[in-house]
Parts: sequence; C-alpha cells; structure tokens
Amino acid sequence: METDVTEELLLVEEELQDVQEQIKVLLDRQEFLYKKQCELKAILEDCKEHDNAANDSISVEAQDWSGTFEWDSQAEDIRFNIFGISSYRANQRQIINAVMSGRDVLVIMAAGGGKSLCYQLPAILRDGITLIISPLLSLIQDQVMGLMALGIPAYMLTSTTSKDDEKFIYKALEKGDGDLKMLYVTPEKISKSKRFMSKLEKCHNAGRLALISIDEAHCCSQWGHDFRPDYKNLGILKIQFPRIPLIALTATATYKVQIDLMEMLHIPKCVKFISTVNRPNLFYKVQEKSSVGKVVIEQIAEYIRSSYCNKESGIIYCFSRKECEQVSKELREHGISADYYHADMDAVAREKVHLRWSNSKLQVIVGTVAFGMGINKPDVRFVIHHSLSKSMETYYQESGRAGRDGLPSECVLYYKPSDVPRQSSMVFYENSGLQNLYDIVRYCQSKRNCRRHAFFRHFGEQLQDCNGMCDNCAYGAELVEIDATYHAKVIVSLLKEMQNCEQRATMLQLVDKLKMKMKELGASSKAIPDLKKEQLEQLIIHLLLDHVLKEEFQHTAYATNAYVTIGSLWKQALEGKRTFKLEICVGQKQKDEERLKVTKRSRSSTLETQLDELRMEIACSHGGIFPHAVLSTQHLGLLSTQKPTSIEELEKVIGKVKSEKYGWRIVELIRQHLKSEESNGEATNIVEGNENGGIKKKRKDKCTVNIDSD
Ligand SMILES: Nc1ncnc2c1ncn2[C@@H]1O[C@H](COP(=O)(O)OP(=O)(O)OP(=O)(O)O)[C@@H](O)[C@H]1O
Ligand SMILES: [Mg+2]
Repeated sequence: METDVTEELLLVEEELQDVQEQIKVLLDRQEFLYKKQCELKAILEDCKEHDNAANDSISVEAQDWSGTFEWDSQAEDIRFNIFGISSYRANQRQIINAVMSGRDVLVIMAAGGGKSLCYQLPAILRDGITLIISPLLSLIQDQVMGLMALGIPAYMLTSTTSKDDEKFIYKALEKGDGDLKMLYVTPEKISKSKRFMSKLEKCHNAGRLALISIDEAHCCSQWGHDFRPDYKNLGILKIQFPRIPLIALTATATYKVQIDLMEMLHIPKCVKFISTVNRPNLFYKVQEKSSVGKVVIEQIAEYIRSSYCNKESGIIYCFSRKECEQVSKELREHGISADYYHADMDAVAREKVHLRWSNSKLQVIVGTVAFGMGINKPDVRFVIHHSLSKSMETYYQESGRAGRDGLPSECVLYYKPSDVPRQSSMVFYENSGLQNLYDIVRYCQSKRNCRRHAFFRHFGEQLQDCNGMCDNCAYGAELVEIDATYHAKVIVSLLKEMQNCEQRATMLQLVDKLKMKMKELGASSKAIPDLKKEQLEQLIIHLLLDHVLKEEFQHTAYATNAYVTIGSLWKQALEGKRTFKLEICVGQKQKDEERLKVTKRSRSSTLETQLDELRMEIACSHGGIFPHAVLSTQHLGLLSTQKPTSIEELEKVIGKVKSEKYGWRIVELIRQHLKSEESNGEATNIVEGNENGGIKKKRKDKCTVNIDSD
C-alpha cells in the first residue's frame, strides 16, 4: 500500500513539475506579449498624432516631389559634371527636391542607396554653408577627402583639424570669409563646444546657414542599434535654427525608431522617404560549414581565388578576436592577401589595416563586429560570415556592406549547427536575444525558402521578386526528406532520463549520447536511418526552433555554457504526436556555374584592369584619396566598353570635373590600349588619328559605341 502511494506521489510530483515548467514558458510568453502590446499601443498613439499633424499640412504633403522644379537643370549639371553620376537612383531626386523646397526630411534608404548625394547636391545648390553631423571621424575623413577631390570646399572640425583650418572655418562661419560649402562635425561639437555653437549662431543670423544634415541618424534613438548619447542633444539644432531645413538619414529604422527620431530632432512635419530594404545586387547564400576548421579555410580561400582573381575587395566576419587572427593567418598561408581587425588592437594599428584595405592594397579584412559603421568602401564584392550573426538585423547590416556601388556582389554565410550554442551563450541575456538568434538560425537551416523573402518578412515589407539572386532560388539544392520522428523521441527520452538524474548535456555531448543510444536500440534500418553527427545536430536545432527542446545557460569562471534540455512541447515528440522531418542535401544543381552566371561581371578586357591600376596610382598621387573617389567601379566598366579617346568623349562618361582632373591620363591609357590591340591584331578595329589628337574608331564588336571626337 505504502509503495503504491509513494509511486503515485512520485508521478504526481513529476506531472506537477511538468506543469510548472509549462506555466513558466507561458508566463515568459505572457511577459513578452505584454511588452509587445505596450510597444504597439504606443506606436498606435504616435500614428494617430502624426496622422493629425499630417492632416494639418495635407496640402503640402500632397506635393509631387518628382515634378519639375526651377533648379532641375542646375541639379542635373552638378550630378553629372561634378559627381560623375549618370542618373539618379530611387528616391534621390525626390529627396533633393524636398530639401531644396525647404522641407525637413527623414530618409530611410538601404546601405549604399546613395544617401550622401541627397544632402551633398542641395548643399552645392543652396547658397551658404551646410552643416553635416556624422558619428565617426573615419567616415568624416572619407567624405571630406572625396569632396575635396571633386573640387568642393568641404571641411571638418574635429580633433584632427589643424589650427589654420580651424581659424579658416571659424572665420567663414562668423564673417563669411573664404570658400566653405560643407562643414562636417561629430555630434560632440554640437553638445560640448559653446564656441562652435556661438559661431554657428552668427553664421545663421547672417543668413549663411543653408542646410543641416544628420547622417546615420539612427544613432539618436535608444531603440536603434548604435545609440550614441551625444546624438540625443541634436534636438537643439531645430530649436535654435527652426527655419533651416534639416535632413536626417539612416539605412535602417524601425517604425519605433522613426517616431523617436522625429520627436528628438523636432521635425514632426518632415517629409518621409522610406526606400525598400531590398538590395537587388546582392546574392545571398548559406554554405554548409565543415566541422574541420582547416577545411573551412581551404574552402574560403578557394572561393576567393576562383571567384575574385582580380583581387576584388572582401570582408570576412568572425565570431571572436582570436578567430579573426587565426583565419587571417591561415588565409595568408593560402596566398590570400588578408589581415585582421578587432577591438583589442590599438587605434593606430586598426586604422592602418582599414586604410590598406580601403586603398585596395589588402584584399580581405577579417573582422569582428567591431568592423562596422565606418566602412565606406563602395566596391566590396563579397562579405563572408565565417560564423552566423546574432540576428537577422545584424546580418542584414553586416552583409549589406557588400556592393554599395550597386554592382553584383555576394553574401555567403558559413553555417554549422554547432555554431549556434556559441552564439546563444553570448546573447541569451539580451532582451529577446535568443528569439533574434533563432530567427537567423531559421534562415540558415532553410534549404527551400527564398533568402531575400526572409529579410522582407523580418522588416515587415511586401515580398518582391528575388530574380534568382539567392542560392535557394538560383539553384535549389536536391533534397531528400528523412523522417526523424523516432530520433526526436529518443532525444527527448534521453534528456528526460538525464533530467531525472540531475544531469545536463551540451549539444555535442547530447549527440554523442544519442549515437550510443541509437546503437543500443539497434536502430539502423530503412525506417529508422542512421543519422550522421551533423544531421543529428541539425535535428537538435530543428527541435530547439520548434520548442521541443530549449537551451539553458550556466556561468563558469571562464565562460558561459549552453546546455540542451527539454522544452515546452517535449510531450508531443515523446508521444509521437508530431512528425519531424529532416531535409538532407544530396547535391546541388550546377552550383558554382549558376552562381557565377548571376553574380559575376567578369572583367571584359585587360583595359578594365589597367584602368583600375591607373585609378590607384592617381589616388596615391592626389594626397592618398581613395581609388573609388577617382573613378567608381561603374566608371571602369563604362570606360572599358565605350573607350573614349578624347576629353570631349570622356566628359560624356565621367563628367567634367573628373575629366579635367584626371582626363589625359585616362585617355592616354585607352589610346595605348587600342594601339596595342591593333598591333596585336586582336581587334577588328581600324584605328587612325585625327587632327584633334582623338582617335577615330570603326568597330565591329557589338558592345562598343561609335563616338568620334570631331
Ligand atoms: N545615382 C547613383 N548612381 C550611381 N552611383 C551612385 C548613385 N548615388 C550614389 N552612388 C554611389 O553609391 C555609393 C554609395 O553611396 P553612399 O555612400 O551615399 O551610400 P549610403 O546610402 O550613404 O550608404 P551607407 O548607409 O552605407 O552610408 C557611392 O560610391 C556613391 O558614389
Ligand atoms: Mg552614408
């Protein structure tokens, strides 16, 4: 009798424990939902307020920013002849028109979308000085150097500014002396320098303050991913200079961040331009990662060698500082020009690596997340993630550093399930850290769904066509489905047993135990296939995402360990109420040829390579400006197909300013190229000189346009 009661008591206690666990899961969920509910209610309130505000100014809001404006032809002239940009990208023209009309503007445009032009062009068009606030010295230096190279009087007032320049700037602000069009400062200048603010005030009172631009504006908001306390004080600008148009720009801002920005910067009636998060030129791919480190490096090195033999620039993101150093060392051993960048290095060493890479003297930078916002290089052709990022948002931003010039580029994420616990033990204490991580894990585990669609869903945007620009759309893997319901059951029962003995297991330990258990059970038949280690890991992750399992964490003196235990829905698996399928890749259709077809724009001729070398040489001899400030990669492509041989022809491709500055070197190189082509008998062209020193070309090849300079 007593034993019966004891047994029943045990059962009841077990069930109670079970119920308590489920309650805990539900309470966690409840707390999460309450938080979400509060956030959504706040947003709804803001929406109502903004709708009311918008109704007040409905006549102005209805303005068509793509219409005709008095500054149109002057703007076109500056766009082409100064910036060398042949046409506007989406929203650029409308934004410029809104700013020129004196409106406050909020711009949300993906990385590389061309936000700088949206304030730099009006800055040239408008009379007076434009003040630009940017968070990082390196970003400011890049911008000022690029603008100076175009002959635009742009300056910065930072800790690195010389006394003479400082004097010049203050005089220009106070008295209107000297030629100053754009002034870059960090937010600290606004919040900490009374002297600067008083000079700015004088500039404004004399009617010489034309425009205020706040770049990387998400730094204002605590809800953004890169909050900077000094950005919080920028609200003062609109209070002190209410009539000066203000443009705030950022690559990503959730609705909550947008509302926050408008409030903090005091621009409630701003015109908002929100562009898509889509980066159509980026090819997204998830690559199965070997569990052997050396194999991964070999694969990455081979990928870079074969796909980017012209030393096109790339970034590799690693999980830890140690891994960065290791990966870059091993890549060098494989003949890849690579170096590392992380927060443990001193600022000078970091800057040196960054500069070598920006000048294309180093092909690959291997960095941690510390290698972030300051990256301004437009021609990054590939971003490889050696391990997965901590969220979809971080991955979007990190991978988005590829292809800022709009040309085809690749984003490859090397994924293996055993990388998940490494990340989860870092993020579990963050607000929604695990949920965010599991979102990107879902992205990695998916072998069928469009990668691009995952981004649209994440950012709450309507789905757009991928155009075959992700691995799953371009060459879907050949998959077989394996029924892993039995394995799931064994996993749960194993973990239950361990729980009863107060034992725990990491994912790797669980896989080992599982392999032994399956052997014991004699489970290796057609119905119950023998799964490999990686496949079992994949299944465990699948069960984690489905709440059948969950992760638990324990701090030790050296690290935080992640353990796998049973999750809220463990019973469904144990009782076989749910089937679990595992998708296994058995091959990929024409893998690399397909990828290369969609992403590679092979260099059409040696001319493009020669032009690339020339732009580097010119960059060096012009005070170390960046090669892309001399000619963009798009320019290289255009020049090598159009082959202009006179300054007049060249102006039609790269605009007047660049032609005047670097034109003869470029024209000379193209002429030499045409001559050597002719003497090698490679070309079918007849090339002859004309009296202007230009070269008349009669071409048979289809990609060349006939332009005669006389
Ligand atoms: N209309 C255009 N046509 C061709 N290239 C353009 C155009 N507009 C801008 N670009 C080029 O695109 C690249 C990225 O522009 P920009 O630096 O302004 O991007 P961004 O939106 O500020 O990106 P990020 O968020 O990364 O700072 C630059 O090389 C720029 O010259
Ligand atoms: Mg920018």
